[in-house]
Amino acid sequence: MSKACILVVDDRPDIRLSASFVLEDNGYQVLEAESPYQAKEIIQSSKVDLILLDMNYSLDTTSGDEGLDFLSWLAKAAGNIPAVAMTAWSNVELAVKAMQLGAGDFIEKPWKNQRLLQIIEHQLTLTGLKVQNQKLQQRLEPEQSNDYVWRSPCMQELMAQIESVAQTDVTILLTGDNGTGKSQLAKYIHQVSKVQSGPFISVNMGAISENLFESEMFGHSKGAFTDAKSNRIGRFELAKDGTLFLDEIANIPLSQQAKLLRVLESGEYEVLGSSQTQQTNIRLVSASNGDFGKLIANEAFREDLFYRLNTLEFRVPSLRERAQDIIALAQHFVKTAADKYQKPALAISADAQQALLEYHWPGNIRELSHLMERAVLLTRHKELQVSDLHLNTQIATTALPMMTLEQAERKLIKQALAVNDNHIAKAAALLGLTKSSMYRRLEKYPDLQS
Ligand SMILES: Nc1ncnc2c1ncn2[C@@H]1O[C@H](COP(=O)(O)OP(=O)(O)OP(=O)(O)O)[C@@H](O)[C@H]1O
Repeated sequence: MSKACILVVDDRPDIRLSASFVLEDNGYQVLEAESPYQAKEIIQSSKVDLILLDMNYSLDTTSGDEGLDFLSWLAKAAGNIPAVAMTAWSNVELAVKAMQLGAGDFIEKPWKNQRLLQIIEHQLTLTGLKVQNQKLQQRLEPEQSNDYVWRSPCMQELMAQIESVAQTDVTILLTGDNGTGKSQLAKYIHQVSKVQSGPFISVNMGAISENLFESEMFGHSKGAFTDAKSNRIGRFELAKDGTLFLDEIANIPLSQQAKLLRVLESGEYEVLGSSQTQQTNIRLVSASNGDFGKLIANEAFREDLFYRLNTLEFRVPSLRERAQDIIALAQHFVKTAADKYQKPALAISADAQQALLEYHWPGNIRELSHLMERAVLLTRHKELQVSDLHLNTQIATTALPMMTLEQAERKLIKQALAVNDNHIAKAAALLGLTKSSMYRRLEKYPDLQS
């Protein structure tokens, strides 16, 4: 761990020197400033963990106003850095004022070294705990177990590609229809990445209002704007040493895209209300079901931002394209739901499996998971039946399940004949065929002619 850095702010060189001696002797790194002005410059350019602050800077002044002004500034500019006020031994009133303005503690001059070290250590521990606590509170998403299921050849290929790059810190964009599992895949990428022990922070970009964007992403300090009643840690900071997942990235308002681009390009950002520049340290994964080609052509999405996000782009196939995953996923969801509702293990009957395979899954895996959960809850059978699935057959009949062209042709001819009371000319017209080509096809399927 790097040593904590203490900034000693005092106009008297002898005080700075004696503080430096004792602090450096005890393993701290020390920076010195002879005025609040110089201290501000140092804070804006260097990483400071604690400030030891003299309250008076002009000869013969004891009001402490300069120190108090500095504390007000600090609360806004870098409220996360603790300050310890140095006061004359008799000036309790000033110590109280300093603490009201955000100083964590105070020490009377001349100090006892042991006492000084104790206060500093206490303040550093307290600040570390505060930040940790805030991070935990803001990590609203409960951790989920990541049972990621795949079997189909197209998913096997995708997963092999993902695994080959997951250990790098390359930026990944996941595209695909709603409910195909982009968010789940982002979590999976995190779990097999080299930052797996760090946090996984997911942000739904479509749910952040335009005026709160910066505060959400970069954080704000108390008083940065009217409603900023306390410090807030931004998502970039929360995701430090881990993965930041930006879901629905295409929904980010144009006005905010430049701000995100700047961070991605420079790796730097500022907490709202602070002028201190922060460095990002995250692995970025984003996802969208948007059509970036169209969005860029319509000037709704910046092309330069798109190229920053899609260093590697993976399209997650829809469930229709990965029929071999349907039963494996359905069984996984049945087991998960049975465990959740403490029901005995349930199999899926052959007929029900066939119905699942024939359905067209407009809502993809999300629809499958809801459907299986509902079936587990409501079934009275020992094995799930087609009737337990409540498939939306009205929509299903208007879309075709996967089958060979010959099977589809046979099915359509059968349907056309059925709705036209076996009148061949009318059925041919319905299918856009001439009567003779209809007869030619019927020769292939003699059983349909009865
Ligand atoms: N391969 C998988 N194995 C197991 N469960 C999955 C898999 N893929 C997705 N799921 C589950 O399906 C549901 C939908 O997945 P997810 O939210 O990741 O989709 P999405 O593509 O991000 O959706 P949207 O575009 O609407 O945000 C979730 O409950 C998720 O846990």
